[in-house]
Amino acid sequence: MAVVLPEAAIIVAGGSGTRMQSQVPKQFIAIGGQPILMHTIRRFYEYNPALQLVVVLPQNQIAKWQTLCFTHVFEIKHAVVAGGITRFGSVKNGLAAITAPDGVVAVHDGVRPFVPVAVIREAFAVAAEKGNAVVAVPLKESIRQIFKTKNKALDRSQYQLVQTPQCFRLPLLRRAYALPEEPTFTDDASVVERFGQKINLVTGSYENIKITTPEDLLWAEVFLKATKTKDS
Ligand SMILES: Nc1ccn([C@@H]2O[C@H](COP(=O)(O)OP(=O)(O)OP(=O)(O)O)[C@@H](O)[C@H]2O)c(=O)n1
Ligand SMILES: C[C@](O)(CO)[C@H](O)COP(=O)(O)O
Repeated sequence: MAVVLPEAAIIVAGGSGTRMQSQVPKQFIAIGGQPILMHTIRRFYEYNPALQLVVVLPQNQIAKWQTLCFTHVFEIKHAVVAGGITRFGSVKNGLAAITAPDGVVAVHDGVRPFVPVAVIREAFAVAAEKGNAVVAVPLKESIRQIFKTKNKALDRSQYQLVQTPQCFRLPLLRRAYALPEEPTFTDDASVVERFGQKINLVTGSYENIKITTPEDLLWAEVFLKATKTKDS
């Protein structure tokens, strides 16, 4: 009989959202009437209501988040921990809040609210089997390498765009995050790869955008409306 591993998710929302240039912290901006972060958390709850959820926020936003949860009657159970200066620091703090000795943990950007549940499911399943699973999509546009004064076309079939969730067996992620931080650590896959593990890619989704700049919000509103119409 297959052993069912405990599952957890660290939703990182501890960034400063500088590219969004908004007064309201990016993760709290409402789309479809609710903060982005609530949409994101709901996707993971839909995947597995028993999942241990850890949300990472800047220390000075935690009280505001608690108020938002009260106002929006947001009742999905989750722990909240304070973030670090970098994403690496935030993930590390989130990881420290997970007490299970083993299991599978997903790390997901709080500002990717449209991750399909099927993608979450596939990432957890592959990580349970192989130790890690990182969601990525093929490039839809041409790419060029930039040099000081020149640039040249690259073969885009050799590249993929990396998304989250990025899922790992807990002991592996804990050992990888004990490494000293490096500037090249832009995500969890880069940390685990530095630790010496081969990364397994699973197919992501073009819907799974990271809300980063103001026009992403327009897309998000349209996407939510379109999916609501489809469902009703
Ligand atoms: N110190 C940090 C930096 C980033 N993140 C999180 O990592 C995810 C991806 O980062 P990004 O979208 O780039 O967010 P910001 O760092 O907030 O944005 P920017 O780079 O524009 O300032 C986000 O959910 C962000 O909140 C985090 O938890 N802690
Ligand atoms: C983790 C990530 O979303 C994968 O694409 C990405 O690396 C975050 O990068 P950012 O520079 O913090 O936006």
